[in-house]
Amino acid sequence: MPDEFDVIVIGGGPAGENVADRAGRGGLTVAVVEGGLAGGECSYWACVPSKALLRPVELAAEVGRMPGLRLGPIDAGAVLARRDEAVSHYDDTGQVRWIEGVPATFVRGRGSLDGPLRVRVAEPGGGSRSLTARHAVVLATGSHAAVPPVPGLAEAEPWTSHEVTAVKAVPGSLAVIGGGVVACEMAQAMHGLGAARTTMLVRGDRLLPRMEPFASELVAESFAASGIDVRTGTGVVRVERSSPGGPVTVHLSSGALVEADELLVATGRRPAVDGIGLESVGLPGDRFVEVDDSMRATGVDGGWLYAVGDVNGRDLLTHMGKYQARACGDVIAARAKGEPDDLPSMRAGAGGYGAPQVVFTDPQVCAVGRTEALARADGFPVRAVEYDLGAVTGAYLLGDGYRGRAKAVVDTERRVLLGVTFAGPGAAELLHAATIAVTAEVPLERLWHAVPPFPTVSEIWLRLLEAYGL
Ligand SMILES: Cc1cc2nc3c(=O)[nH]c(=O)nc-3n(C[C@H](O)[C@H](O)[C@H](O)COP(=O)(O)OP(=O)(O)OC[C@H]3O[C@@H](n4cnc5c(N)ncnc54)[C@H](O)[C@@H]3O)c2cc1C
Ligand SMILES: NC(=O)c1ccc[n+]([C@@H]2O[C@H](COP(=O)([O-])OP(=O)(O)OC[C@H]3O[C@@H](n4cnc5c(N)ncnc54)[C@H](O)[C@@H]3O)[C@@H](O)[C@H]2O)c1
Repeated sequence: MPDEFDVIVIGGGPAGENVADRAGRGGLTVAVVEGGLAGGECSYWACVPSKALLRPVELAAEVGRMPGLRLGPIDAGAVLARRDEAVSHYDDTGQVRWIEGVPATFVRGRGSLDGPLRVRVAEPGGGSRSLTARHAVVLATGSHAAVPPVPGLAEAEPWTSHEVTAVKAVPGSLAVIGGGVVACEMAQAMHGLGAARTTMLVRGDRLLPRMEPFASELVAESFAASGIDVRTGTGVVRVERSSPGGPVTVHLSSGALVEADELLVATGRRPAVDGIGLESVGLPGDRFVEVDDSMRATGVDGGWLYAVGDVNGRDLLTHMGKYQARACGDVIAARAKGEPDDLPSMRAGAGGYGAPQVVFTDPQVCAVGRTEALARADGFPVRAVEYDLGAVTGAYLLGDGYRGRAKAVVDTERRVLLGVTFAGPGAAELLHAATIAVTAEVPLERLWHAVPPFPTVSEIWLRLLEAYGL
């Protein structure tokens, strides 16, 4: 195996894989250094297993809304077995084959920067080797769960996203610290699969604080109706697990106690930068790696270092990391060949609009662009309109008691959408139309001619435009 490549990518998650793909298409030789499993967190401990665990819970809720259908209890064992299949039984052979098919060279081991354009790889067997990049090194090392410094918390061995997505036996009771995306998705999955007593300890005043308030309310309503105990305005002051494998006691700011078989911490992420040698190239070693829109790290002499995906802290989402990676791979290839490096596809600026995101709870919450509050804070001239999603015929036909809502945030001067949010069962597939409308800045008068078929939930588009006055 050669020791010199045009490009070396550290981290073979979705972002790293896509850099390799695009740089390889650009005619460059690429090495991908991966210390864990090729495919990254997303494939084994994040997106894929979490959705495999949520889907049966969502489906059961849908069946419950349809008169004439009745579902027995969910067989959690069968769901976990399917999750294991979805994560390829934690075997990355297929992903390694994909990387090698790019073609790129797969190097198993932990990579660290060792000065400009040099990467040291600590191999699993204990050996190490040095690789040199002719043109670029790309950091794609992802992120880890952040565990806050609450007394006793680390010692109580809480679950993070890693353990909950890889759960072997669903606990009878679960306490969850956090009210963000991981907390909501995994609380609902575990509760639906058998964690009868699931308690969410939310520091803020609502779930999903980055979403429109109505979406938080709908999710909270659904959680309450299913029996999940959501406690907002609740701080955690101390945690203890007196015997290994025994229950965890969580001491709350109110003085109350919550006891549970397991405790999940879902309070955000920190960049995976420990030991990757950022200091050797003059960068701080304790924070997200700052990049420009071509994903080039700022403040590195010679401009040979790039960072894509979670590690740059821009938008911690797989699709956004892959989007950044496509731009990054293309721009590296162009710069290596002395070709124009400023084509629009070589700048990953879409996050600036507000990245599209789906929260896969029941109801689903999906949003793109700015919330009304953010649009106002950013100084846009704003008018927002809302509509009851359940009042659309297509939604009514999906089941009894369909509860949902949609909101469009409009720039009143340019008459384009700044943001759109849908909350409702199965709303996820509505989002891409909104992403196109927001990203392409389609004027409302043009959107009027995008006629939604009857009877689909997409008729919400017509209702929102009518609510605006068209
Ligand atoms: C529970 C959960 C559910 C999620 N669900 C979704 C979802 O539904 N949709 C969505 O878009 N996003 C979701 N996300 C976010 C998504 O998982 C991340 O945005 C995505 O995985 C980031 O991709 P990445 O390639 O940057 O990093 P990762 O997927 O973390 O991959 C990084 C890779 O780098 C490797 N690595 C790290 N350091 C080194 C080193 N020094 N040397 C060699 N290799 C190294 C790691 O082993 C890993 O394989 C979810 C996250 C969580 C926690
Ligand atoms: N479906 C999806 O797209 C999906 C699913 C899961 C995760 N993700 C991504 O992964 C990332 C991480 O998700 P997450 O839920 O861990 O983070 P998050 O930022 O969405 O939520 C973190 C929550 O923890 C709370 N919190 C922070 N510090 C705390 C503390 N010390 N004590 C108590 N509460 C505290 C915050 O107020 C917030 O409610 C997100 O950026 C998310 O976009 C995406």
